[in-house]
Amino acid sequence: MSKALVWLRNDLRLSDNPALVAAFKEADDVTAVFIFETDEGIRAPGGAARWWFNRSLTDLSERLAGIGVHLLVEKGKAETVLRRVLKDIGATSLHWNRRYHPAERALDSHIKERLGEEIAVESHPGNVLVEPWDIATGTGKSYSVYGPFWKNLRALDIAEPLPAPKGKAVRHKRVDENYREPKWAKKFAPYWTIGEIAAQDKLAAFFDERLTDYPQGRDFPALAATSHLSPHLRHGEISPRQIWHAAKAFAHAHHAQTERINKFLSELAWRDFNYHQLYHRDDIVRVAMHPKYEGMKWRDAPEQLEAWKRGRTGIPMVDAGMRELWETGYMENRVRMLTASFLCKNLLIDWRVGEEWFWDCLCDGDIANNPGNWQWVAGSGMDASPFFRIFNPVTQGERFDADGDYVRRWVPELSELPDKHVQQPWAAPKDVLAKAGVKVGETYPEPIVDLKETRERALEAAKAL
Ligand SMILES: Cc1cc2nc3c(=O)[nH]c(=O)nc-3n(C[C@H](O)[C@H](O)[C@H](O)COP(=O)(O)OP(=O)(O)OC[C@H]3O[C@@H](n4cnc5c(N)ncnc54)[C@H](O)[C@@H]3O)c2cc1C
Repeated sequence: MSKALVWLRNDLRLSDNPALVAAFKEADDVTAVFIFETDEGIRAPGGAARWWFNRSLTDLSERLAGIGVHLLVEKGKAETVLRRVLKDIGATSLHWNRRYHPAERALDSHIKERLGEEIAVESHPGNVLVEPWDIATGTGKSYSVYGPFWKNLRALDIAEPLPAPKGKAVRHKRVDENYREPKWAKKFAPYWTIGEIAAQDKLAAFFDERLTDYPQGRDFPALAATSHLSPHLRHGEISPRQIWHAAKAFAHAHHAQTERINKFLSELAWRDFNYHQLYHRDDIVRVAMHPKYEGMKWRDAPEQLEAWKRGRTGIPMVDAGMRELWETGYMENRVRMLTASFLCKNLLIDWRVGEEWFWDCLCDGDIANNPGNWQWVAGSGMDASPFFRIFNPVTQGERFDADGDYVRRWVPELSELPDKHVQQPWAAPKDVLAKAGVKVGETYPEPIVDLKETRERALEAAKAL
């Protein structure tokens, strides 16, 4: 009887899983393994993602058992674990879906070379729409501008998703759930339903219920008008190819929605653009894509950093976003932009510090999207927002949360303030504050910085580069 092992990483699904399909084609008996890797250079998932992984692996192990596959969840150095598992089960082949961070690629190549001397090792494309080397400019270079990348990508034939393999069910063995997750993540539970079926349901519900508002609504955080698929994508409970083809099919059946679907897909394509950068540049988690930004004189301001992390900056939109993140493991995109801008421009704290915090707190903390977007905000990314574009969180709030619903939801101590004052309580008349029960400096912090002055300081710092 031939036996194969599938090494799952960021692809916790049965459908459109090329590695799983290949293993089924080749072997009579398939086992899957997930490893919490301790190899040097491999970025360990953040706390929120570990919380998600534990639940997603439990769901997956049941689903895999339904098609005859046992899932093993291990911790250790990947090569050591793989060697042991391969030997224990007597497998003669190993399959995985590819990943793109430089350290991940180096480790995977090393393992392929070493284990390839003894068994068949095969990698597959499963985590992006187009692999980073399969899309290039007219002169054969990698893309540094999003517009032409999207123009090229949208015209490509994206491979059709693969159906889940079929097999005879085996008895489900519970996976060990004790992979360390932080206590603070437990409060995320009411906000999420985890797993492959939940991801597919969420996609369908998004098309039916929210797509119509998506192009405008996505900027208004109180509306929560986006798909919220990002944590599912991050863990591979759904593949980008599945989303792509489902969206195309929906547009085909509902012509009037075509433009909105295209807007949605153009956002999805930013994910591929970031993976393109992850593959083609130096480690984007650590290195500014535009080298001149390595010379930026960042400040060390631990108290201000702490205020930012805890949502105690005294700037309501920033605090609302940071508290939403802490409470749910998620933050709306516009608020991510303005909280990130506040950190690396108004506070002039290195974007890498903010990236780390998001990495730990976001259920969707993604190896390409998180640093890619932080670098976009900080001006050092490819096709980034220029450094001199400094979001003003007050005017952003007045524009995108005009009636203060978002602020009121996450900063309840301001909930009684009238709309007009909710974005800048420090400027509200005394009687208005008193009536709303707000004492600036007591019930809610004074702003930790002057937005205008710190804006000028940031511009000066950028000029010096
Ligand atoms: C500072 C900062 C950090 C971020 N960190 C992450 C992260 O760690 N993981 C992550 O998935 N996204 C990140 N984003 C991008 C974006 O905010 C989220 O993808 C989006 O808010 C997820 O919500 P959604 O699934 O409802 O998005 P939708 O609008 O429904 O979009 C669908 C999918 O498209 C992709 N997408 C949408 N916008 C972007 C974008 N700007 N860049 C890349 N892909 C995008 C995501 O995969 C998303 O799930 C970050 C943005 C900023 C400004």
